[in-house]
Amino acid sequence: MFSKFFKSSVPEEIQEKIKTFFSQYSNEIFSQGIANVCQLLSISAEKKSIVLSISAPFACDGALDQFAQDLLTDTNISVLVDCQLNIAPIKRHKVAGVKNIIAISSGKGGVGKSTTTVNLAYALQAEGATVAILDADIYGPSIPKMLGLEKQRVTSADGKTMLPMEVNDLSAMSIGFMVDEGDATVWRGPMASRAFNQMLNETAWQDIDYLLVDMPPGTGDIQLTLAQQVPVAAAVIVTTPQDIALVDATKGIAMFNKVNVPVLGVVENMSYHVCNNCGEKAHLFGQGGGELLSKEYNTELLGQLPLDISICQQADQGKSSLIENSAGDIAMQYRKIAAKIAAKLYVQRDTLSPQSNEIFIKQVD
Ligand SMILES: Nc1ncnc2c1ncn2[C@@H]1O[C@H](COP(=O)(O)OP(=O)(O)OP(=O)(O)O)[C@@H](O)[C@H]1O
Repeated sequence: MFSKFFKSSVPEEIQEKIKTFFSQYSNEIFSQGIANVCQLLSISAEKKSIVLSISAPFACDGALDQFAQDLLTDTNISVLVDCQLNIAPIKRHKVAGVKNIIAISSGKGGVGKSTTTVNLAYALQAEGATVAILDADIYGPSIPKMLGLEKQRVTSADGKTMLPMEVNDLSAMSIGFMVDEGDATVWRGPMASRAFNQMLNETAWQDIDYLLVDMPPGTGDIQLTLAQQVPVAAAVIVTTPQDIALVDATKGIAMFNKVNVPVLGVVENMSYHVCNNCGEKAHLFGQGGGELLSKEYNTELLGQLPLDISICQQADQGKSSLIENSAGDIAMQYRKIAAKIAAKLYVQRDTLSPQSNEIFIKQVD
């Protein structure tokens, strides 16, 4: 587990303490122990700091910060962590330039799926990964607006592939970059499906660790076709706590189960509202639904996000809490969910996302 050579002037005794702490450490993200997923490559002294070089297989900068904080509390040793991300593709596929594809889905429309997709993309980025979004909502693409890229048009450098749009180091592709608003709404299923395939396979994605696919709302034919067509490593379901949204979310989970795509968990959006004046939490749309749903379907409640005016305003203005204030309260909530998604995707490799070229197709009853 440890590198053979620790060429540094860090005293042996301190190195031993760090190695011992590392070998025994776990937290919410490294639930199986950090030493089982990450590699401690070196302990070196740089200027006045001790630098730990750690290689990690999924986006986890926040959890590594937590590790450094806990090391300080426990041993009084202050370190800087230099993380070398080495994210591996979980499922083999032919989409060039992309390692892992994650579908973000909701059974019901309007629960905040696109908003959550954008913020989780920025959150994964804040955790250290290179991220892209593919807007699969052919009939109502909202990603261009949410990224502040309205009215932008795709270009091509080689006449064969499309260049993804770039904003704040995030790459994105959407039908909204290809045709005028409303034009795609008259397309029939096969045409929409072809357009989606083109966006997925003919975009010049560059070294993307996680491609988040913002799925169209619902669990109808289009959604099923997409779930079957895309070599998705895993899916995340977004819901609100309302009964009606939860019922639709169960259909979403069932759909992915039927096409053999593992569901990493459920994100409960607009879960509560914190009063600006008294700070009290009000559960406007009910309470406990997401938890119940995840228990019933044996999946995880990845997080509960507030109903917050800033989330709504920023989405409308093409901004994100993660960009405006990446260490703020809301940003940290998104980052925690993002890190859980990255960790779960890695941990369930081989068992739930088999390394297969084939896409398992089964008719949903
Ligand atoms: N946590 C939140 N707090 C406040 N407003 C939110 C939150 N999440 C989403 N919204 C707002 O709710 C509205 C719907 O969000 P969004 O478009 O992301 O939903 P959706 O599920 O993707 O919808 P669609 O069914 O059209 O795909 C938007 O105005 C968005 O800004």
